[in-house]
Amino acid sequence: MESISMMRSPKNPNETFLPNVANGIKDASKVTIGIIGSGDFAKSLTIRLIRCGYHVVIGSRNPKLAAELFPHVVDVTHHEDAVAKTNIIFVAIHREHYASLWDLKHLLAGKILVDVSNNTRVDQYPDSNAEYLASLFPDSLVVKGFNVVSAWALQLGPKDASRQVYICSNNVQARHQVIELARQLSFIPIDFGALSSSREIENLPLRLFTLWKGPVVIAISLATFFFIYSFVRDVIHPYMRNQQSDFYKIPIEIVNKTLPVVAITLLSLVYLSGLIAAAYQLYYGTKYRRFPPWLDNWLQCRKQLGLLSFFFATVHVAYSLCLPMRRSERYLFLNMAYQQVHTNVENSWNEEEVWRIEMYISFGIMSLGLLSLLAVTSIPSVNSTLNWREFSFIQIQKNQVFETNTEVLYWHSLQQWGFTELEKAASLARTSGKVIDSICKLG
Ligand SMILES: NC(=O)C1=CN([C@@H]2O[C@H](COP(=O)(O)OP(=O)(O)OC[C@H]3O[C@@H](n4cnc5c(N)ncnc54)[C@H](OP(=O)(O)O)[C@@H]3O)[C@@H](O)[C@H]2O)C=CC1
Ligand SMILES: [Cu+2]
Repeated sequence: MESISMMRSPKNPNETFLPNVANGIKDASKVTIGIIGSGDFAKSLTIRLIRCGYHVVIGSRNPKLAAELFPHVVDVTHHEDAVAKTNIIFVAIHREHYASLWDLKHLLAGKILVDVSNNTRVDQYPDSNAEYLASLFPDSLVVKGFNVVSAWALQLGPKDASRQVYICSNNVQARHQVIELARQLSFIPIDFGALSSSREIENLPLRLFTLWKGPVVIAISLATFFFIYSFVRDVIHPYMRNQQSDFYKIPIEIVNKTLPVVAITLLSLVYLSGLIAAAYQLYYGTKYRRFPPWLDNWLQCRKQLGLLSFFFATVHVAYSLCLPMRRSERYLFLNMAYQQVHTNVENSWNEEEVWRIEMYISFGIMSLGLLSLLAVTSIPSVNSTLNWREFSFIQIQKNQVFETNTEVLYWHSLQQWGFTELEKAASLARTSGKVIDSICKLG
């Protein structure tokens, strides 16, 4: 096995370690990568490296035991031996054990140490793990990276998991070497600059749908509120007043009344944030003033609000399509027919009602179509196929589409509720929104 250990140890930290073909790892089969630790991450990374043609040497406290866990082509040895054989070393142990490598300090001098560690909490320590490693080994070139990929994703290969890895280091050469290595392993490396970014990189895997939290909470709160409201209005109230039992309405009718209102409210929230931002800029007479944090956060999660609105609208369509399937609907229909015969009405056609319902349904379908258009253009792969001009065109048109969409969906959902008061209030709100909007356009 020809390994990099045959190469002299670099004295100058700016020297390139890998068989350098113009700043890159071109012939992986000649390169040995070291890994300290024999845990899950080390195992998965080894498999990925071997598949890409690298030689791997593992440094373990107990090489005999660890060797059983690795393919036979892998060199599993003591820490000192492993470190001596390579110039790029992945430190695949937890932060608490970094200090145990202290004795290797002289061997690690001038070598690239890749810190892959994660924490269990955001900003768990005053310094990032990578900065801590760099403070322990000031003569080594510490690079942060690969912490956002799980051991599981490493093993699966590039097809099924996220491919982006964030890399930073104070040493430009070392950073570029690791970036090139990431590329060779079929990842998409993203250069995060100096090691001070490592804190941000370490916090990335701990973020759980940050932008989704607010919109989801809003959606759930709205859904709960409107569900309870229509439950009281359409089930409890008739029951208390006329002892009429309409509890059968709970699973479909009440839910289906809640869905479009939540959809329209979420969509209005998307639009409203832009209006408030414009009003804010008008008020201060400048666009260079920072928005307050709450507005900034609101603007940032517009896409999530829009997508949730799309979700509620789609589910509403599915529910609506199922309405005529219900047994209750059939009974009501038959009863109505009987009543009609009873009262001797030959034709109960109501022109106005017919038109109203036709229009409402048409509006509903149209608004869903518009919403899907917005949802599709928000997909990154679709967005990235657009050039700058197309992108800005869509951005401008999007506002118009949002406006039309909100309007259309609004009328459609009103049909579900029949609120006259709400209608008045909302039309007032929309008028004032339009006034602000036209002032903005003038500005
Ligand atoms: N697992 C994952 O999905 C991911 C893990 N990471 C990071 O990779 C690193 C390793 O994680 P993982 O492989 O899951 O952890 P494991 O607990 O599976 O393995 C850690 C390894 O550290 C070594 N070790 C344990 N105790 C000590 C000690 N006292 N002194 C020195 N070495 C010790 C052991 O190797 P040996 O016995 O051979 O010395 C052990 O195999 C962590 O920093 C983690 O945050 C990052 C992204 C994803
Ligand atoms: Cu509807």
